Amino acid sequence: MTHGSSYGVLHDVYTGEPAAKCLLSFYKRNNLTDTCTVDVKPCDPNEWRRVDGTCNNLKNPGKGTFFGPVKRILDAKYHNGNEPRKALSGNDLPSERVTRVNLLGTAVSSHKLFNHNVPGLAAYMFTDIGSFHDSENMLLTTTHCCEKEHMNDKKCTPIIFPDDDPVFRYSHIRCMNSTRPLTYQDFGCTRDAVPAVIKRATTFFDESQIYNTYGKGDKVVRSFIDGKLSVEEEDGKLFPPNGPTALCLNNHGPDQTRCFENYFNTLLPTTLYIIWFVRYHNYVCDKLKEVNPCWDDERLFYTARDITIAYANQMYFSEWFEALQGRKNLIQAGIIPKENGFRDLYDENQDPEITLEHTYVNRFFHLLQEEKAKMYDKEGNYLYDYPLFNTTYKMGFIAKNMESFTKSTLSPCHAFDGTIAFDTANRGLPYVQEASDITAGDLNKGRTFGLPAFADYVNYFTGNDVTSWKDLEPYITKENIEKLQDLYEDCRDVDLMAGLWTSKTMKGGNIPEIMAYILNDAWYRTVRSDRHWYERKDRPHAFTLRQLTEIRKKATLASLMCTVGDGVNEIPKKAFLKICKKNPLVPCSKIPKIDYRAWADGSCKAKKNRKYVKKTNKQ
Ligand code: HEM
Ligand SMILES: [Ca+2]
Repeated sequence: MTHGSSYGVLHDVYTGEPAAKCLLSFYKRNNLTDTCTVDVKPCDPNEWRRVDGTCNNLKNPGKGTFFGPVKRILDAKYHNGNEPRKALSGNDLPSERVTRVNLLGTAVSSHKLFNHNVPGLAAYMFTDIGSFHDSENMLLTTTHCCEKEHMNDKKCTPIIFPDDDPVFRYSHIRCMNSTRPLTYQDFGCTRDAVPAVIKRATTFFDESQIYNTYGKGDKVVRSFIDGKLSVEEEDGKLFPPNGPTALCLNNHGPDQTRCFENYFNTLLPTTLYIIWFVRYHNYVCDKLKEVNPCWDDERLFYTARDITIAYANQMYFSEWFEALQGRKNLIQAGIIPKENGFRDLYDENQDPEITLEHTYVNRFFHLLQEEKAKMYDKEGNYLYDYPLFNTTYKMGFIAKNMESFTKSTLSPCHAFDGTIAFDTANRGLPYVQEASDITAGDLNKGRTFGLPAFADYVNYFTGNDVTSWKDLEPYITKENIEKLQDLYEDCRDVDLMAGLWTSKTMKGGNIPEIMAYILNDAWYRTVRSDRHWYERKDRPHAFTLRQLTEIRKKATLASLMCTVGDGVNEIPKKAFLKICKKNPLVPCSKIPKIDYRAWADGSCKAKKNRKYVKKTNKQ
């Protein structure tokens, strides 16, 4: 089995290297071949991006794949093998729930700039590169971690609430279910000593959450007609199809039937973006077909997919990043180009990779999660507030109220001000978990991932040593340092997430500085290791300059929502920011849309003429 043969080469999914004979027979004996290997079919350097991530790097075609591992920016810090680290003194770190309660109170609070789309797009985009499936494990498989006889199970990391808990003291609840992260070691795919957290998504920002959500390939989502993805109509609206294996734990009653077979069925924002991008892919197919009527299904599908991926990345890394970090900072960090032309940072010696820390710090957006969605009637009149957390795993209800939920994304999200929504803190997963403090879970996960302390990341990114509490002052306010001192014995003990929660916002931006470093680090890794990155001139099926310029200038959230959002007739131009005098609602007619005439390639005309020539020759 070598490259160039008609068969693929089985690669070890964990190392990304071709699997040696003895390893293959080990996997075969233990029935692990399907789980721990990936079949890399011979690469063609000129082919389109593959949905399973193989053949992106031609030197290492098995790296970056759907079930390939994540990197750690910093080496893991565990205690006694794989147990959560201790304080430097050897004592336990402070309890997760107590730490959360002391650092983040609960309050109603509106962000002064951002609307729901900021945490919303974050939730959608992180699933493109890292999805560790912890909730799934906790809700469906390892459900018993709060039962006395199971609390110390290896798989369990329950979070204990103290007797004087401000909320649960009035109830019998003293424990929150939580599970240890799933690792390649659990699956039998490696014997490495350091736990390696699983990733079920391709490493690249390639919209794998649309085209290959469960690693089943694109065949299950394609209609094979005019390049389009399969959709179903419900009440005159288009949705990804239902299916027999789809699970929506909170769909109730005969009218809540929508549940996607081949996409995630989890949160409200993820659901909206899935629907919007599936519809957008099909919209692009229509537009391409208009200008190139002879293109077949295959060409339409791959071109529309390439454009949809570029659209999402342009929106995320330019518009969304800008809201978070400010334009000046982004240009300085090299994320946004100064000029509009092509850009090529690809390095074939850079292994395809994304970091564990990148997915992890995305949990910071739990702070910005609002707990109410504003509901409207068909005429757009405000009716009432719906408890937003009730929409989780309830795609049937979301589908019935698309106009309201779409519009609700434009209202302010929760502020980053030392508080969180009550539901984030206490009823994170209504109807499926008795009690859930999502943020305490975030602290817990950082520890069970073996992440080093906040101070270690400060040192890594800035070169500054943190040896005294004073050394944290450039990042954290004095008032918050005092709160941390009440909880942690040493400044070098503070958890990464606790450091982010208490951070100041960066100069010129709206998120913690250390968070920006971690997001930007992921951007560099992705762009350097993705041969198909959309800004490259020298890649298979590259955009022309005119096409790239259309994307750079017009791939905005406002344009997306105006094109495929339900009942969207007006929108603020900066659709991640709340509506205000400077960012008023404007009619959709004022929002530029990509001009797909830029993709007209004359091939169909030529074909027609050729036919004509043939005919005339015959005559
Ligand atoms: C109603 C809104 C939300 C709910 C109920 C929710 C709930 C949860 C839960 C229960 C977990 C798993 C906790 C664990 O086992 O450790 C989780 C993980 C996570 N959440 Fe959220 N979340 C919400 C919104 C968001 C948003 C807006 C973001 C934005 C980025 C986000 C990012 C994440 C990330 C990155 C993880 C880790 C995923 C993983 O490790 O696979 N969440 N969330
Ligand atoms: Ca991906």
